[in-house]
Amino acid sequence: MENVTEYLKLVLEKLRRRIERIDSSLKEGEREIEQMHDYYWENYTEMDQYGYEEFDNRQALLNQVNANQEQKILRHRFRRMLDSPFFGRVDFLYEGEEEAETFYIGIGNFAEEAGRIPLIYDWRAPVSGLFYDYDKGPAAYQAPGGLLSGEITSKWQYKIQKGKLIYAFESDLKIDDEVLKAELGANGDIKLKNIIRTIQREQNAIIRNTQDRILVIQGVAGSGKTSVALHRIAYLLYHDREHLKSSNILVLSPNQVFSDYISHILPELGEENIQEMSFDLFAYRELREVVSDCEEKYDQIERMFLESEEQQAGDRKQSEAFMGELDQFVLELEDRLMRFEKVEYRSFRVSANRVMEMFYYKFPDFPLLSRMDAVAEYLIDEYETSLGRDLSDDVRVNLEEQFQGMYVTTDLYDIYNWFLEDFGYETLAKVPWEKRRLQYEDVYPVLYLKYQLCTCPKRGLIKHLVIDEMQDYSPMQYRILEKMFQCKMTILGDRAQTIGERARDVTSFLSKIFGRGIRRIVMNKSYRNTVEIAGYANSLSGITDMELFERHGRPVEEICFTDLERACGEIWERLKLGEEEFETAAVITMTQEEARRAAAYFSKRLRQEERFFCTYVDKESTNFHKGLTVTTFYLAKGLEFDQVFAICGEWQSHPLYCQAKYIMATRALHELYVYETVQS
Ligand SMILES: Nc1ncnc2c1ncn2[C@@H]1O[C@H](COP(=O)(O)OP(=O)(O)OP(=O)(O)O)[C@@H](O)[C@H]1O
Repeated sequence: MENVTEYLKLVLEKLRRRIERIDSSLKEGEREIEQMHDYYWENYTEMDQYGYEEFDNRQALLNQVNANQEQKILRHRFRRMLDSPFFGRVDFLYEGEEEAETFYIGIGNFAEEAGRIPLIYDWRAPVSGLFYDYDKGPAAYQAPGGLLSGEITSKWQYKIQKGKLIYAFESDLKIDDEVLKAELGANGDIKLKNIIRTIQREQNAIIRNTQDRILVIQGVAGSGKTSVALHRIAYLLYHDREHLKSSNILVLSPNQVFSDYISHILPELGEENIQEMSFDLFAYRELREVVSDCEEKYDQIERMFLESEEQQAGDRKQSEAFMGELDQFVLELEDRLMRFEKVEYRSFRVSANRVMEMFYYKFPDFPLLSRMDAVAEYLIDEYETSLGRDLSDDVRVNLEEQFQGMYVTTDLYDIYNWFLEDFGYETLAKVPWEKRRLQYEDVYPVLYLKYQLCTCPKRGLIKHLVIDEMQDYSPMQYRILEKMFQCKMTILGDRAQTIGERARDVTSFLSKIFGRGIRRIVMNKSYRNTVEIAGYANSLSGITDMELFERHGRPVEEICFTDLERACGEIWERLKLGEEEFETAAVITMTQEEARRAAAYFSKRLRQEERFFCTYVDKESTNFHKGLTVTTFYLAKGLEFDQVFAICGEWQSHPLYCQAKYIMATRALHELYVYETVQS
C-alpha cells in the first residue's frame, strides 16, 4: 500500500479492533478465574485425598492468571501504539524477487491476529536493522535462517502523534540529520527518553551486538552511552526471551537519582524494568559484620575538598600495586593465622597433625577463612559414617567451635590492620565493632580481603551486568566484580569524566582482569550539547578529536562574581523555566555546602514568587524532577538539563577542578553559564 495516510488509518482501525478483542477476552478470562474460585470453595472438602484435583485446579487458575497478564501487556503496547504506531518504513527487494516488500517499523510488533504477517515490525526485529543500517541501495540483514541480501528501493521516516501524521520524509542522509537535529533541539524531557526513531549506525552496531561477552564502550560525554546500553538490554530481552528475563539483568548505577532518571526507557520500550544496585551499598552490606559504619563515596569527595592531600592516600589504596601487596600478604598469612590443635569431645578425637594435614593438603584450594569449615565438615562426616548415625546438634556445635578456634582471629578488621602495619600504612583505630568506621578508601580493600579469604558469593541469577560510569571503578573493584559475576557485561563510561585528579582509562587494565572476550568500542560523536557548549567543554579537558553534531545555540558565558548569593541572584534573572523556554535547569556547584546555600537562596525567592519547582539533590535524594535542580557536580553526572549554571567558585587550584568543571559543562543541552566567584 503506497499511501501512508491510508495505511495509518487502516492500522489504527485494526489496532482498535484488536484492543476490543483483548478487552473481551480479558473479561472472559476474569469470569473464568472467578468461576474457578467459586468451584474451589464449593468443592474443596470433597476433592480427592491425594490432592490431584486441587493441584489441577490451582494449575488451571495459574495458567489463566498468566494468560490474562500477557493479554494485559499486549493491550498496554497496542494502546501506546494508537498514539504513534510506526515511525519508519523500508521497501526491500529481496535478491531474485521482482517486487519489493514493504516493512513498517514501530515500537512493537503488531499483527491483526497472533500468527498473521505483521502490519508493523518491532524496531528490534531482524528486518528493522535495514532501517538503521542502510540508505537506498544494496543492503542485507541477518535473519534467523542466515543473511538475506537485496536492495532498499525506498526508505521513509514519519512522525505520528496522537494518531495523526505530522510529517513524512523519504529519507536520505540530509533529512536524517534534520530529523535528529529536531529531536535533539527539543527541550530536554524530564527523564532520559528512548531514541528508537533516530538510532545512529554506530549506536545500532552496539545495540545489536550479541556475540561479544564483554562490551566496553568508551564514549565522549553525550555520545549516547547510557541510551545505547539500555536499548541494548531491550534488544537482548527481545531476542532471547527464553533464557533472559529482566530479573537476570543488573545495572550498577552510581546513585538513586540516576536510577530514577533512566527508569522510563525500558517500560517505554515495552520491557519490565531491571534491577539496579549501587556497588557501594552492596559493599557496605557485605561488611556489616566487620564494621558498624562505612564512609560514603560522596563524603570522601567532600573530604577531598577540605583536605586535598588525602586524595593521594586514597588513590594509592585503589591501585594495582596495593592489590599486589594485599595478595602477597594473603599468601603469607596461612602460618600466622593458624594455631592447630587436637579436637576432642566425648568419643570424637582428631590430632592436631591430622587437622593440619587436611587443612594444607586436602583442601588447599579453599579460601583460608572458609577452609576450616570444609575440614570440620569432612572429619565430622567421616566420624558419623563410622558411628552409623548423625551427631546431635550440641555435639556438632561444640566440635565446630573447636575447629573454628584454631584461627588466631577471623576478624577481617584485625587482619586488615595486620596488613596495614606490615606494609607500613597507618593502621585503623583498634576499637570494638560499635565504634568501627571505615573511610571510603578502605572499604574495597577490606571487601577484597574478605573475598580473598572467604568464599565469594556468586550471583548466578544475573546473566547480564551493566556497569555505567566505568571510569569511577578502580582495578580493585573490577577484580571483586570479576569474582562475583561470570556473566556477559556491558561496561560504559568516559575517561574524561573521572571523579579524580587524573582521567582513568579502565580499558588499559580490564583485559588483565576479565581475560579475553572483551570488545572495546569508541563512541566519538556527541549528541547532547550544542557545538558551542561541546567546544567549550573540550577546551577544558584538552579533547581535540571529538565529532560534533552540528547544532548551534548561544555562546557559553563566563561570569565573575564576588560571592555565591550574588551569583544566584544573577542566575535567577537568567532562568528560563516555567512559562518560558525550558523544562529543566540546573545550578551545579563543587561542594555540598555551596549547593545547600544556593538551594536556600532559590527556595527563598520561590516563596516570594512561585515560578517553578526547585529541587535540592543530595546523596540521600531518590528522584529527578522537572524545574530547577540544585546539586553538586558529582551527583549531576549522567544527567542533562536545558540550561546549566556551573558555579565553579574559587577552586581553580583544587585537583578535582578540571574534571568537575568538564562534568558540569557537559550536562547542558542548550545554554551554559559558568560562574567563577572571586573573594572581594
Ligand atoms: N541517536 C540518537 N537520537 C536522538 N537522541 C540521541 C541519540 N543518541 C543520543 N541522544 C541523546 O543525547 C543525549 C545524551 O545521551 P546519553 O545520556 O545516553 O549519553 P552519555 O554518553 O551516557 O552521556 P554522559 O556520559 O555525558 O552522561 C540524550 O539526550 C540522548 O537522548
